[in-house]
Amino acid sequence: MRGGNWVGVVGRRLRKQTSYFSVHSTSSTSTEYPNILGPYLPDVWTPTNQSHRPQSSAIFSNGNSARIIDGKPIAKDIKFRIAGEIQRMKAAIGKSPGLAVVLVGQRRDSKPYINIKLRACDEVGIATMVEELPESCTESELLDVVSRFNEDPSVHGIIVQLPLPQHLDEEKIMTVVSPEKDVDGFHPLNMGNLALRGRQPFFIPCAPKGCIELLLRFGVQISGKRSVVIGRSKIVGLPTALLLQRHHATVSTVHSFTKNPEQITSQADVIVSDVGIPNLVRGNWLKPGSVVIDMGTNLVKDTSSRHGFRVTGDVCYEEAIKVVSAITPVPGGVGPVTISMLLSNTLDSAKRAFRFT
Ligand SMILES: NC(=O)C1=CN([C@@H]2O[C@H](COP(=O)(O)OP(=O)(O)OC[C@H]3O[C@@H](n4cnc5c(N)ncnc54)[C@H](OP(=O)(O)O)[C@@H]3O)[C@@H](O)[C@H]2O)C=CC1
Ligand SMILES: Nc1nc(=O)c2c([nH]1)NC[C@@H]1CN(c3ccc(C(=O)N[C@@H](CCC(=O)O)C(=O)O)cc3)C=[N+]21
Repeated sequence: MRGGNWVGVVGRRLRKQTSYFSVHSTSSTSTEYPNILGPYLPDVWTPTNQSHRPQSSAIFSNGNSARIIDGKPIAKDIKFRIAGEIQRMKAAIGKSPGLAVVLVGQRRDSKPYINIKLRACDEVGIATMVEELPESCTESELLDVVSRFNEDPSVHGIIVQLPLPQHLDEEKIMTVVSPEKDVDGFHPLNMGNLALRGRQPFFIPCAPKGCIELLLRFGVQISGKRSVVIGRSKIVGLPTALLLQRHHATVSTVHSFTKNPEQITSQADVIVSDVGIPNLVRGNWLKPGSVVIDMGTNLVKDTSSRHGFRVTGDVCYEEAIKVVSAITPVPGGVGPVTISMLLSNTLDSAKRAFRFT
């Protein structure tokens, strides 16, 4: 039975799709519930019966209303659970997870993102190591740093902050990160296994995982629905499209060569945008009642703000809320959940390394 309110595959017990929670546990191999990798495929995340349906919604003078998908309480909840698991790990085996971050060069926006990640690690008890390399570093210097972290047993997750300077071969460097420490999920082995139905990557990229988590927690039906992902990057767009497919959505991808993107997006029930262009997606690009996940995180000048700029998404929020049934704000939507997923991947990795269940 497909579509409607039910999820299921032929020959398996059908369950009513409900909004649900994911709990962290490597030992779980639930095949009965849908999970972050798609229905009935084993994953480290197990759903519980708890549902999270925040009441927050915006009611407008024209009578339209949209649910605001607030990522902050969800991120907080996930972090709380992760902190509990790390305490349990420490008490049981005297070990805790470790995350290594590699930063090359001085990009203005990289430091703040890294600081957000480091702070979150600190909050839950993940040890962090940061290796900063100059803009001019050679590929072999960078590969040496990555290899050292690959071999370090106190490191369970490695992230090489992107983008890298032009002279470094990003794809080569991604391939050198051990797939078992690749908490970003960018290694071709992990990305390939995400793309292949029935296979299980060690890690799912954090932002796409956050996107699906929000959809699931808010009880948004994915199976059988039309979805459009705007953008096809390795960090967000491509793995999000792959994950949506694993959840049995009919997925279209829009990118910089797409003609008349609004004709495609306006037919979609779920729209995910990760482009990096403020206000690219206008109200008339969206189908009434659709659900929008705005992954864009763009700095725009704003003289009225303290720092002279503010963060905004790809979607024209003011127009969209008059059309859609639910939308993530920027900031405070997917971003905080992305960070929680990095912590979650790092914890999963440490559990796997220590065979701790
Ligand atoms: N919220 C979160 O957790 C995260 C947010 N981000 C944010 O997401 C945004 C995108 O980041 P990232 O994916 O790394 O960026 P990339 O530049 O790697 O990818 C952008 C994508 O958008 C496509 N694109 C560019 N212009 C257009 C257009 N006019 N119409 C349709 N598609 C277009 C590109 O197409 P083509 O492939 O043809 O070039 C490309 O696939 C940024 O704002 C970033 O900050 C990133 C990571 C996590
Ligand atoms: N190896 C690698 N892995 C990444 O995952 C990666 C990367 N490189 N390079 C840069 C992009 C960008 N990215 C974001 C993560 C969190 C927020 C986030 O927390 N956003 C907050 C706002 C942040 C702010 O106020 O600046 C929010 O939306 O509420 C945004 C963007 C991960 N990236």
